[in-house]
Amino acid sequence: MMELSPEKQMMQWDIFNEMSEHEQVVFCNDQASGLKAIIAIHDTTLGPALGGCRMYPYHTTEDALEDVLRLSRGMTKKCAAADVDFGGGKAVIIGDPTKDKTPELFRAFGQFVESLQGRFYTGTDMGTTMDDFVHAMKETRCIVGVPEEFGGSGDSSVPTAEGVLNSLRAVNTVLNGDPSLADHTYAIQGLGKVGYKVAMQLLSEGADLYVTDLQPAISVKVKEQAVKLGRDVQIVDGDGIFTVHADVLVPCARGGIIDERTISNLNVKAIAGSANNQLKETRHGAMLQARGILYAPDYIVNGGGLIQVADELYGGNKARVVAKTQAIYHSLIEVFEYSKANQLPTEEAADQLVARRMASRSSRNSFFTNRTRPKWSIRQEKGMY
Ligand SMILES: NC(=O)C1=CN([C@@H]2O[C@H](COP(=O)(O)OP(=O)(O)OC[C@H]3O[C@@H](n4cnc5c(N)ncnc54)[C@H](O)[C@@H]3O)[C@@H](O)[C@H]2O)C=CC1
Ligand SMILES: O=C(O)CCC(=O)C(=O)O
Repeated sequence: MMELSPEKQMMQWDIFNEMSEHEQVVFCNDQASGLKAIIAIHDTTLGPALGGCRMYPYHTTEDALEDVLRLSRGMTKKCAAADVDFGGGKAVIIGDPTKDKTPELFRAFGQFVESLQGRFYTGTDMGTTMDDFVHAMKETRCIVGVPEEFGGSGDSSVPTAEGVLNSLRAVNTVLNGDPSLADHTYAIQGLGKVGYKVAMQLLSEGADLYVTDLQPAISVKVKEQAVKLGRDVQIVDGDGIFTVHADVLVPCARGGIIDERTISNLNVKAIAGSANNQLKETRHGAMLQARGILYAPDYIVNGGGLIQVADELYGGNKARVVAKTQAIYHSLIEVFEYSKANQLPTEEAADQLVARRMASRSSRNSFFTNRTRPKWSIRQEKGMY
């Protein structure tokens, strides 16, 4: 076949090829506030799409598109794995969360969410906080996970962190025959809303840490807390976190970090963290398996936040959320056992279990429209979706 020139290849770029698995992609542009955002709805078989909104200074629109497509695809699997009645979606806002946030920007974002009339519910993710969505919810009811005083279920990073800790217990059960988190060393990348809480709990349960964050002050804060608890924290620079000798690597920042380079340098027995899409490509799961490194599939590990915001659909109940977040331990054990029995990399094992659940449900639900699914009324207001 004749090879195409780079110019011709560019001309052949087609958004429908990029989003071939997705139902809908919405580009949001508001000149007045400077909002540039993309909402991606992957699959609404199980219900309307749900997924947080990330804010990040993407270099190019293509980078942002690639991220939102990957993240929303992951949400479909995450919803099925956590057994919640939502489908996969996600949003990204192109901008620097430390400089570009304004109330107007989030209100404009809320208006775009509203325009989808209940096909997409959203809340926090990397780079955004509950307070940002208090502005967005002035424009739409399709916001989840705002503070309790605003009618939401509160900070979803709390159950996400709980889910990570339960996952580490499952990993330790497999590695050591004992779920205890104490007396092991964990290497944490990212000390934000989730990673900081995980770090604090690990220290209080008697663990030692290696930590890294783009903002050095957070690492210093963790080290200071460790001193008070008599534990050891080593601060590592950048990608050094992928080479330290620890029991478990806990990625709690960006995705795509597990690739040939990191795998060949890793000095850990397992990986379990909150970051979405940790494996750069599916084949990297097989490479981890070949190296004998136990990988806990991210979309099961980090399901706690989703479990909490999805629970708002039923009125929000903390005990129910805690119980479902504890069940992450058992979901992972099931995946590890299935992976071992079928000699599959753990992510592929999880994908097979999720595909079974999707198949069993798809005969009841299909493409979500608010007209045919009036049960989706999170805010319980008459006439709303
Ligand atoms: N917040 C939640 O409930 C959930 C979060 N996640 C995922 O977990 C991850 C963390 O989320 P949050 O804690 O909410 O985000 P966050 O924005 O609060 O914190 C992320 C932290 O990672 C740091 N960071 C970013 N890139 C880094 C790098 N290359 N090296 C070291 N540190 C780096 C940032 O400085 C920040 O402190 C994200 O991938 C997110 O998608 C997944 C499910 C739910
Ligand atoms: O945690 C949230 O607020 C929503 C769920 C989500 O976006 C995620 O799990 O990545």
